[in-house]
Amino acid sequence: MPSAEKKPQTLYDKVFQEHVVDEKPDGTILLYIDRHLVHEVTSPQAFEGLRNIPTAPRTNFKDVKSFVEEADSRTQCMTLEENVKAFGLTYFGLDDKRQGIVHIIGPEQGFTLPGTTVVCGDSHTSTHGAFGSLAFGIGTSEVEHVLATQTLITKRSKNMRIQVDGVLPPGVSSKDIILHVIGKIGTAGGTGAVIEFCGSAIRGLSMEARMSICNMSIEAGARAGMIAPDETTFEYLKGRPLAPREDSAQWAKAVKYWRSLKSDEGARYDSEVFIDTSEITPTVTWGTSPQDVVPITGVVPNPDDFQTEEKRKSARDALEYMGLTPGTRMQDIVLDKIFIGSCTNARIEDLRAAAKVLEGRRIATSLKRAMVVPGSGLVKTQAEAEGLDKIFVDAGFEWREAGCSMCLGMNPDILSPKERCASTSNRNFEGRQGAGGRTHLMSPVMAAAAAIVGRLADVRKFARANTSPRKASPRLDVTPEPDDLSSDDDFERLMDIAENSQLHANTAATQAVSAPLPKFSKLKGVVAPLNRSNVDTDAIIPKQFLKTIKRTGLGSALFYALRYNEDGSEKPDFVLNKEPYRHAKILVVTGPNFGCGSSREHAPWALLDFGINCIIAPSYADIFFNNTFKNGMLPIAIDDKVVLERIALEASAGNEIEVDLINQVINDASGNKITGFEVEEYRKHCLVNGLDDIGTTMLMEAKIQKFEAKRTLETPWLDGSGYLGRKRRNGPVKVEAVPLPTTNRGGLITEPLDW
Ligand SMILES: CC(C)[C@@](O)(CC(=O)O)C(=O)O
Ligand code: SF4
Repeated sequence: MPSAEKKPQTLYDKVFQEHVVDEKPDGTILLYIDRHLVHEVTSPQAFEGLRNIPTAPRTNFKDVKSFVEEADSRTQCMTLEENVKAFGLTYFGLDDKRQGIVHIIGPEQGFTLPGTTVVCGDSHTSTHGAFGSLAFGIGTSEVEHVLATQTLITKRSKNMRIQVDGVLPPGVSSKDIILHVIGKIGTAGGTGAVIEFCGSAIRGLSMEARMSICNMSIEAGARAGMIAPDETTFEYLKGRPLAPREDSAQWAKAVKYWRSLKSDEGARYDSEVFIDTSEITPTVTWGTSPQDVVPITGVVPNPDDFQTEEKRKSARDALEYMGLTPGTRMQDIVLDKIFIGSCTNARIEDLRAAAKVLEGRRIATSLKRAMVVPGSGLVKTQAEAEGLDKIFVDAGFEWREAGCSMCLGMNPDILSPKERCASTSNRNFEGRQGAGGRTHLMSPVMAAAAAIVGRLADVRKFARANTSPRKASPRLDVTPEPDDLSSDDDFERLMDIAENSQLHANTAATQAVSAPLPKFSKLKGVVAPLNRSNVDTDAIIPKQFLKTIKRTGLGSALFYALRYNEDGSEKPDFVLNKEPYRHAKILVVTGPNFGCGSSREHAPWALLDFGINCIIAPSYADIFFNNTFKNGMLPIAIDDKVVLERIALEASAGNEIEVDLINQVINDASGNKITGFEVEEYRKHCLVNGLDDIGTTMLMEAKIQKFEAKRTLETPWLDGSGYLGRKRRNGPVKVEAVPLPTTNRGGLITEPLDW
């Protein structure tokens, strides 16, 4: 609640400060995590790690033994199911109507609340910042850390403000705002920072539209995106199953607190960007990075027009991959497939907007496939109740079950090589939607317009009504349960439960022991040069290798698309296929922003399994940077071009170099110093001593419990005071679907969670 600090604070400062459990003199912070979402791709490996952590006997963990004995060969979905049952977590399985993409169902269920810290082993956790929560993606090792300790070790981020003022022009939606922003600041523009989106244009957006913006903060390189909660936020939260009940004392208390969650007058930002909506037009991407944007009225850019050689090279590579020629009108680019979906744009409002454009029209016969994939089962049900599915199907779209689908192509929904897709997703990386596939990112209405003509198209030519997002959010109506807590008496009951500590069994271990990492002090070896910028984690390890529930064995798939031909033979020109680089221990990357995109920790695991323990690059994406340390690897940031060139020269000559972490220097093979380098004190300490920080954090158990007790007193709604009554009585969570009643009031209806 009100912080002791007097100086003006940003929204981020406020939420962050409220969650500090411990702060070391070097700025290393133990941050309390309120909300943790888990899904099947990045988290099974973390549960696996948990098995190594001795746990004191407690109700929540009593099934661990049976869990440990389970076979390793289960599929990810089965593994997740077993894990959530064993650990007593709420689970929306495949047979549950509420199942869907975590970033859609979290807000939908009211799990995401203002002022909370929210994490998930998924980069688009930034979505939840639309509620004024501090929400960010983490790697699998950090998932394990949160599961074991309910905290994370982190540092303060920088504050960045992006103010968007004005009224949205016709045909322009929140997706265009965020694509425009990323085009302006670049995919590393937000690195190290939390972006606060503000201004009259943002205020005027619905929660769905705000979520689309915060969702793609990660594509701008930011740790998180945030929007101050306001009446639109509170209105959206009313009646959500996991939000405090509107008629409870806790709701009033919560709203009072939530209203304080805005940046103070005079708060300081490390960087600021001002945008007027009149500069934003319907926007599409032309290249293989979300920053490669152009107005739909524009043409494919000429690489020669870019300012630096590094950017010219990236643009040339991108155009070659995309099969595009400079000067081609964007509206002349012919498409094969259309995908409306993903955690960016698969909410009810997105589907309504796209359906409005498509109503009474047919998609181009030249298209091979067009599909709509709702973000959750509830979105699907709602859309069907409104007849949107019929509009899509009549137009020639496939109407699918909820999921990530062709955003990532881990299921059969993929692009074939050279196929071109208009997609409402968030990543146009090489191979993202299928090996060799070509992705153009855009808003749902732009994808709908493109479907009609079979080429990239300007939705303004098809406008029937204002397709920009409005302020209305669908309501979730919740039938009150007799068990619900709604009075202050009930609140007392809650406090009793909290005090006898059954509620907070999060800080599990009494013995702080966990698997040690190999110690890193000095590393001498061959260094492989990689001359690329914005190397994304999809490139480091593509989706088809994410189905493993293990952390090992990924080395042969490292840089798969760059390293192998379609028939599986090696590409002789790729550096890791040449001697002596087959035995490289170090990677030197000349371009910035290494490891951007997905949070998949499979990226460092693949590098490590190949034999690479150290990376040297001008800069890194935040999540990847964290992930490497958690695996005992050392990422070194050197943005001095001359020094980097020098290391790249040693690499090209096939010489070894020596990375001396203790003395923080890099030497050539003869021991002559090339450069010094920076590394955070705490991280160095962990690497040198081979410390896994879960063990370290567990030593703080008493402090974490004290923090939790205070938190329960000050923000009791976070413990579920609006719905807690069901929890104890019904025992462990059931995973069966709850049948959904339908409504004629145009609102989503769901049952309260079955605790
Ligand atoms: C792999 C998948 C679950 C992921 O959502 C992970 C991520 O973005 O962190 C992705 O889009 O790549
Ligand atoms: S796979 Fe796509 S839709 Fe799913 S969470 Fe990742 S970015 Fe979002």
